[in-house]
Amino acid sequence: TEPPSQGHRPHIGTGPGIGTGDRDRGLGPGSGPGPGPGAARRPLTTPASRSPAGGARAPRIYTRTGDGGFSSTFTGERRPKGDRVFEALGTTDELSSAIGLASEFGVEKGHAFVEQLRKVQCMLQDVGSNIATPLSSAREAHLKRTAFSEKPVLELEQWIDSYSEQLPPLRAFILPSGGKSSAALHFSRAVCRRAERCVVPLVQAGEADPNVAKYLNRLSDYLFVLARYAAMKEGKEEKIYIKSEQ
Ligand SMILES: Nc1ncnc2c1ncn2[C@@H]1O[C@H](COP(=O)(O)OP(=O)(O)OP(=O)(O)O)[C@@H](O)[C@H]1O
Repeated sequence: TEPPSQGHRPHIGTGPGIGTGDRDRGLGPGSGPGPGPGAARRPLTTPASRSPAGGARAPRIYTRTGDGGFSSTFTGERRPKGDRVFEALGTTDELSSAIGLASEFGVEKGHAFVEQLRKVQCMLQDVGSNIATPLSSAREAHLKRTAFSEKPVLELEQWIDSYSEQLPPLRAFILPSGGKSSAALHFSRAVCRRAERCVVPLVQAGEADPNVAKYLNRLSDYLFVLARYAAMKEGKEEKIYIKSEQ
């Protein structure tokens, strides 16, 4: 049995935590959603991964099965890549990438919150897993592997409260600014809100768990206070909105 981190088909830079349908690889231990981009990769055993002489080649990350503009959900459905499930998955992936960049800026400044951001990126893999498992085609085993609870929402709330207590009160609209860490966190916040807009219709259609939408809603608040906190810690000025003379 493979460890869960190797249990899904390779997908670099695509949907977090999702794999192709179990149609291709069976649903069992280590075969479902799990760590996505950057995780260890299972060698493909399709003909594409064999050399002409029949010897094993280095595994390829592409199968070409998506070239026609269709891809698979975790439940094995083939859907057009323009489907809202892939839109939501792709946006969640963008969000994690934006947070990754903010986190790297944070590392340069020695911010302790980078550990929280790493945790958030892991949660976003689970967000992707839930999105990639539309309830309409999910079986019990799919649901068990991709459930998303309220616990991470509550943890975000604790983090938000603790930063908020340390911040100066808001007296004006803040513009995305305040140094590189802060500005990158504001950018992440904006991507987060777009991810939320993609997920809400799925939740309203009963296709994704309401806790996923809650998590993204809370995450944008967390990213907002964290952006302000980063600016404060670095002694950087937060630019504010000034109404121009018209
Ligand atoms: N453009 C996309 N945006 C968001 N998610 C995607 C996109 N394309 C595929 N996915 C999701 O990410 C998973 C892995 O992506 P991958 O690129 O391997 O899929 P593919 O395009 O169907 O296959 P291949 O690249 O091997 O032809 C897919 O199973 C699907 O759930």
